[in-house]
Amino acid sequence: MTTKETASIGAFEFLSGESVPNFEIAYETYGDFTGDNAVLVCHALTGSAHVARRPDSGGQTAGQARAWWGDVVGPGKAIDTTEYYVICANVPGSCYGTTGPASENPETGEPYGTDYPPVTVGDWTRAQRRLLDALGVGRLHAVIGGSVGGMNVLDWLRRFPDDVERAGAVATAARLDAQCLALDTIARRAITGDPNWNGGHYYGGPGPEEGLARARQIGHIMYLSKASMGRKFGRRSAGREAVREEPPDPAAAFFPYREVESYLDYQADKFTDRFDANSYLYLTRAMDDFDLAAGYESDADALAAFEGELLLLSFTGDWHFTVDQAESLAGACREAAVDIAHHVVESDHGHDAFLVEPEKVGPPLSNLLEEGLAGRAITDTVPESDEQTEFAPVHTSLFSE
Ligand SMILES: CC(=O)SCCNC(=O)CCNC(=O)[C@H](O)C(C)(C)COP(=O)(O)OP(=O)(O)OC[C@H]1O[C@@H](n2cnc3c(N)ncnc32)[C@H](O)[C@@H]1OP(=O)(O)O
Ligand SMILES: N[C@@H](CCO)C(=O)O
Repeated sequence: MTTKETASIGAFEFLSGESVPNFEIAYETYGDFTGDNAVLVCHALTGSAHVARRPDSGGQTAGQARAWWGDVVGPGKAIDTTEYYVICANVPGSCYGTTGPASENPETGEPYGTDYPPVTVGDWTRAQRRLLDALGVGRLHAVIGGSVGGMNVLDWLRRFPDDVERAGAVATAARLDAQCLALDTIARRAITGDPNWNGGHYYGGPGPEEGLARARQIGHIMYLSKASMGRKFGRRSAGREAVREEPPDPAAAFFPYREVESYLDYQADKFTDRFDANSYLYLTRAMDDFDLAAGYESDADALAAFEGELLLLSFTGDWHFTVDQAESLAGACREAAVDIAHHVVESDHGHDAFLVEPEKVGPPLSNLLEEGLAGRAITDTVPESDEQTEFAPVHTSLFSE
């Protein structure tokens, strides 16, 4: 059975201390709950609760064109919804049905805009816990998520360690590095510098679409790799018939409109149709703020209370969340005696490999759910012999080969 619902959980107090009354959480469930088969899937930055294809929606949902992990989650897929009761909830601060900046503030009758409380990854976890309570789900068989959704998974392990049996943290890290923080900062400034942003109170008028487009283009580059960009576009011109998003200035008109530029314009256009600029500000801040060790002595200390199994998946072409960062987290887990495997996936797709390579992501996740870390598709950077394995070099920087 699949369900697409909104749960009203009453007042929700954020970790900042601010509260929102009548908080609503948009969620979808797939499969039947048997008491011990619940799997919570945490979405990435601009994802929604629509993780898998639904028979009643033809795969479509408002604002988000397709199920974002439709080849990984579903009947007979790696996260098999004929076996597991899969729950995915839109996070606080987003714009896909959960109360967010674009929702109406009951005190004013207007959208919250930037009066919405600052939101953190911890708030996402706490809201998910409230939703699960409302659904009658206690302990999770597993919590799985990618990118900032993987940070959400790590937060579950430090905040509610007894509530999780198995965890899959995919393409993620204990914290962002300075290069990614820098790019997120510029992306946010593109939004707040757009005159239509209007301090965040733009609803009902023209929105900061230009700023949001630039922000997404910066973000999108972070999700690709040098290899994937070279393969997709090289230095090719998009051709005379290509439609430029903006009329070029007179000097630029002399030079080619390249495929890479056309692609970024196309992606930005699709994104501004589907996402809210304030949500982009709130959610990137939540991601930037996340630090697993915050409030603890170390990453190891933060995870020490977790007694289940943790699978880390990282991708060799990902410079947003690198193999090295995942390996450092794996080291912290080993120090804390957490039962862990760090499975490194060979890929030149960049960060979004976890979305576009289901054939590589699926088998280890399926094993995790079925057998735990002993599954045959799961490898570890520390094999039984305790020797360090070799893994391919990663693109450690946006600017270096
Ligand atoms: C939780 C979440 O994941 S959030 C939701 C999903 N993620 C995102 O939206 C992140 C941003 N998007 C992406 O990273 C990617 O587009 C993905 C992951 C969704 C899909 O990746 P891929 O399958 O490799 O598709 P790709 O990035 O090549 O984009 C293909 C699109 O670009 C278009 N395109 C490709 N080259 C060009 C070009 N030179 N000029 C203009 N458009 C182009 C294609 O026509 C295609 O259009 P369509 O989406 O309307 O069919
Ligand atoms: N493509 C992802 C990026 C973060 O993983 C998203 O838009 O959510």
